[in-house]
Amino acid sequence: MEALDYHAEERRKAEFDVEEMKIVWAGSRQAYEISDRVARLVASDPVFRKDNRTMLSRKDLFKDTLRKAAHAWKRIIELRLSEEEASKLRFFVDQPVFTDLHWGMFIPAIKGQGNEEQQQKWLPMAYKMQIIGCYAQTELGHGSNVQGLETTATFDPETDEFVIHSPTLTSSKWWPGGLGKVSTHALIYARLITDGQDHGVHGFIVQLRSLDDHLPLPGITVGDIGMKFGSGAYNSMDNGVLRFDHVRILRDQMLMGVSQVTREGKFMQSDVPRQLVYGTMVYVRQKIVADASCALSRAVCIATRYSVVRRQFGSHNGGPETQVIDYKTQQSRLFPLLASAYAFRFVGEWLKWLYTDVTQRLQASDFSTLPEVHACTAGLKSVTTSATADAIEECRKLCGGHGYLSSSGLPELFAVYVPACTYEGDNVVLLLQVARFLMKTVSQLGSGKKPVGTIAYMGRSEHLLQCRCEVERAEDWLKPNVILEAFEARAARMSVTCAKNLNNFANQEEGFAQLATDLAEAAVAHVQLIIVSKFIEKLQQDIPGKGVKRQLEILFNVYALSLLHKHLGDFVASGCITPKQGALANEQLRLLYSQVHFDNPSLLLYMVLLLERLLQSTSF
Ligand SMILES: CCCCC/C=C\C/C=C\C/C=C\C/C=C\C/C=C\CCC(=O)SCCNC(=O)CCNC(=O)[C@H](O)C(C)(C)COP(=O)(O)OP(=O)(O)OC[C@H]1O[C@@H](n2cnc3c(N)ncnc32)[C@H](O)[C@@H]1OP(=O)(O)O
Ligand SMILES: Cc1cc2nc3c(=O)[nH]c(=O)nc-3n(C[C@H](O)[C@H](O)[C@H](O)COP(=O)(O)OP(=O)(O)OC[C@H]3O[C@@H](n4cnc5c(N)ncnc54)[C@H](O)[C@@H]3O)c2cc1C
Repeated sequence: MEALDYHAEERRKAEFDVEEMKIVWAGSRQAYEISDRVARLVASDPVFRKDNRTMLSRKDLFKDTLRKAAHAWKRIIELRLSEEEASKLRFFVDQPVFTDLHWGMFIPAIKGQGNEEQQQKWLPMAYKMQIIGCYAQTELGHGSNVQGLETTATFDPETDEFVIHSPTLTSSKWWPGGLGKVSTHALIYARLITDGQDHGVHGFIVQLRSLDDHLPLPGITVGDIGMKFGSGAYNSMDNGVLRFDHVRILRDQMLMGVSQVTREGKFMQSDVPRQLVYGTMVYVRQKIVADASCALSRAVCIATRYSVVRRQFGSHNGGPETQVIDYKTQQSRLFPLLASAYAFRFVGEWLKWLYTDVTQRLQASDFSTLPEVHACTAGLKSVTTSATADAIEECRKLCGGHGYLSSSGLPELFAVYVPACTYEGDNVVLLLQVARFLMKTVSQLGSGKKPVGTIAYMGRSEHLLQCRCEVERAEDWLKPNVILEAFEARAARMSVTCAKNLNNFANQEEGFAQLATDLAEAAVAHVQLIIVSKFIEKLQQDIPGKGVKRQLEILFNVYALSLLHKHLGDFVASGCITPKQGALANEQLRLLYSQVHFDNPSLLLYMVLLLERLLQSTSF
């Protein structure tokens, strides 16, 4: 049976309401309709074609990208697209492009760190793209260590200006997207110096190029940093290098929402946490989590279609060979990735709510949830991007030789996606930030301060440190409360063990350095618990549509039990479960794989087809 006939056949046999499943994936009916409408718009517009990308030279690829960005902007204006529709259109254009950083970081930074006057001055020009900005924080010598940045912004009270300067080679700004060729302005993060005193890193809006002839302004040396990983891919982005030679800007070009410098040169730190200067990174990290589910779903879509169509071995009496999807090894590699796409989708929805909530709290000077938001955005960005990058590579391998063809779409998807493990925060560095939050929470347990939110379980650590999972049969692993308690016990025990071991060192810093690997693993356990718990919360909601909730329950169990299987050592070493219970979890997982495939062939195929349908314009 031809692949398309097979799909049509499967469509007829759907065990669940496919239309309602599309709404679940999109997050709401409105979100689905916008996504579907914009996907069709992009897919039907020849200017947005992408099948030639990997054959273009860097120069032609960049010209192609400029053309697409200009056309996208033209269509947004012509069709009067809403901000959500415009964001979707830029997403479906599906090519890293300089405007990503303009919309994704430059504008959010002004909104988050600029005062009212600065927002009124700069945002209208930015929204009309009369200026194009980039986010220039990373330097040749420092990326992770923001407090190590060397670019200086020295206040000159004589002229009421800041002098922006690159004092060393390593202070050269290095990596900012959009910087190499296109941006007219940059949000520069530099050391604020007034009257000889260093006040740490702050944000400054600096014009780089003339709005008349686009040439670099005096004192500005700027260019592209060259080819990056893979052909096509991220090479459509002009990541750049930038050096300043005593460039003067007005005092009001320092973003003054978090701290200020008066006309007299006095530094004023508002009564807000200095970390609000990092707010744009927090914003993008939460968006990256939702982006992970999209990238992962595309890879799974390709690998599943291949697995359903590809036949290899197993022919009897001249009959058809076996579909590779029928092999248990193919299922055990593929189905957890399908389940992860949904898990990341749902935790991304929740993280967007958490971020919106903290933004509203900050407006009321309520900073109480800032530490948790930092830990959640850092941890979820780290765990979901690492898992997604690994998954895209796994999907390539699941497609045999064909997975290595550009035309499969997987090589470029991998090449565009993998820097997500580095940008917006190296994934290990971010896990250590989560670990810092965990250790601080454990250290406060005795103080009577009750942990809340995603770390509330730590308040039940006495129970969790000694509980035993109530699993005697494989099907006991289908109970969400059993799974949740196992993941809570693992996370609590790993954190408490780290906290106890830290006490064996002369000081916290030395202990943290020596135990960094254990701490990072405890952070992963905490973040995976968040993903599992948010999937459970999603299933507790009212989910309309015949059979939809049932299918999602199967995917939840596949996700949670495949994670438990992968990290069985943690669970058994921390005493949460016995080896026998671990074996029962594996047995249940095998049964679930059959359910995903044989009892509900439509589940698998329809998950894939619906994902593909939603991302139709992005198929290669
Ligand atoms: C394809 C391109 C698309 C472009 C994107 C567009 C839109 C997004 C749409 C979709 C997203 C999808 C894809 C693409 C997204 C982006 C890709 C493009 C470009 C990437 C751009 C960049 O990479 S920008 C540069 C990113 N750089 C970093 O992330 C640097 C990482 N380092 C840090 O954040 C910090 O140095 C640190 C946190 C590691 C350490 O900071 P430090 O000041 O030293 O603090 P500590 O001493 O460690 O801790 C002190 C204290 O502060 C707390 N804290 C730290 N950070 C925060 C925070 N952010 N918020 C709140 N609190 C924070 C920390 O917990 C400590 O607290 P305690 O003292 O209580 O323990
Ligand atoms: C495609 C791409 C686009 C980018 N776009 C931008 C942009 O638009 N604007 C911008 O400002 N930046 C941008 N960046 C830069 C990016 O944000 C940094 O590369 C990132 O923050 C990592 O910092 P780094 O390169 O200094 O890595 P490093 O911190 O040097 O990491 C190197 C290694 O050291 C390890 N390490 C570092 N510190 C520690 C520690 N304390 N403990 C344990 N291990 C540690 C890391 O885990 C890693 O294994 C981009 C980068 C890429 C790849």
